[in-house]
Amino acid sequence: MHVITLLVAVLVNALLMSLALVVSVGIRARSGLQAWQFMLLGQAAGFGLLIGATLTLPRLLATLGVMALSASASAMVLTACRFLGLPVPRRALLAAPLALGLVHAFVFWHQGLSTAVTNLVIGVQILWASWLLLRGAGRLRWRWLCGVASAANALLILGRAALVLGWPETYPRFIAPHPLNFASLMLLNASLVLGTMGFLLAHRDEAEQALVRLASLDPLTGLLNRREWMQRAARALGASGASEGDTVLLMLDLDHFKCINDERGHPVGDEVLKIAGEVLRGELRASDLVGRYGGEEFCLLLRHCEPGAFGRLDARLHMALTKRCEASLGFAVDFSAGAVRVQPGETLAAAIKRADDQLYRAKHAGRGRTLCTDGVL
Ligand SMILES: Nc1nc2c(ncn2[C@@H]2O[C@H](COP(=O)(O)OP(=O)(O)OP(=O)(O)O)[C@@H](O)[C@H]2O)c(=O)[nH]1
Repeated sequence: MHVITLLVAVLVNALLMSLALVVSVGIRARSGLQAWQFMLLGQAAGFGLLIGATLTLPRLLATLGVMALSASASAMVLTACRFLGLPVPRRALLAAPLALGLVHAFVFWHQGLSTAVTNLVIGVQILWASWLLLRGAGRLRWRWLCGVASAANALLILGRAALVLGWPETYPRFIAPHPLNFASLMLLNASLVLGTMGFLLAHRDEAEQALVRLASLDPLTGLLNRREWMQRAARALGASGASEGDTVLLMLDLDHFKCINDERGHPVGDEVLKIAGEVLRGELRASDLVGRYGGEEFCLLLRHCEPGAFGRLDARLHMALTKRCEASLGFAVDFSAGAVRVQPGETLAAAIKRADDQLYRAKHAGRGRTLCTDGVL
């Protein structure tokens, strides 16, 4: 078989997959899949230029070709960073193809050296992407799929560099019918297909997580929405919390919130709600459940909450909300709350009803306070 035929097959494959990505998922700017699409187009452009270099302007086209392949390897690292939420090392990603282009143009007429440098740089770039993907991959199928495919690809490319450097007489040219060239191009083709499948899986996982977030979180405060909080709280009480008698349920309502909206505007009211969400998230433990019950009312299920601890937490919440609102908005906001210790065997609805009664009393007692049933403090 002719190596050029394989090169054309890889090129066409990369172009078709790139087109299929646009048609099937559309490409959002700055998404991981968009970076992967750049990587596919880079492969196609790189191989197209390398084929062109066998026909005319060898130095120029081959140099542009290896730059495109290196840029494509940078796009592979970028894809990994985007899907994994890692910071993007922009400078290194840009520097690699530019530096490779310069060196390649300089040593072009030295066949062995130009092949070695090209394969070393691109091999290391792809190895970098696979390391990012495989590091801590855990049970994520897509990371294994993409990571193993690119690692195998990188090792073959680095193998070619080692061969050229160590045993130059055994390796003729990139387009010569050498077993390593066939193996590496076939593996590259497989890794492009597997990578595309893997990143499509990642994209689907991302979309699924976004849906779960949308269905369970309150968009304004980022806290659990009422439905999700009720489900999790009921599950927590059913599991153990209530039977141990150390779970406190707190219903909390911001004071005079209607006045804030009326006098300062709805956006300021929204800001107050966001600050309240941040305060609650910041002051509570990870094991506590915090939700936005509705409007300006919040619900908290505090696990393993000893009597002394609740008093201190409540004081911290009042203080933190007041201070944060004063610092950010220039006026203080306080809340009224009702707290009950959930009784063994008590349902969530019954506990909420009792806490709401306490909250009602707190509002009527002058607001800005937390009233509790016996045993909470
Ligand atoms: N800005 C904003 N306001 C909201 C939101 N949800 C509910 N509200 C407003 O919250 C206000 C609640 O008013 P009330 O129930 O009278 O409560 P309040 O003014 O805090 O009075 P007290 O609770 O008795 O102190 C209403 O004006 C709602 O329109 C929201 O998401 N953003």
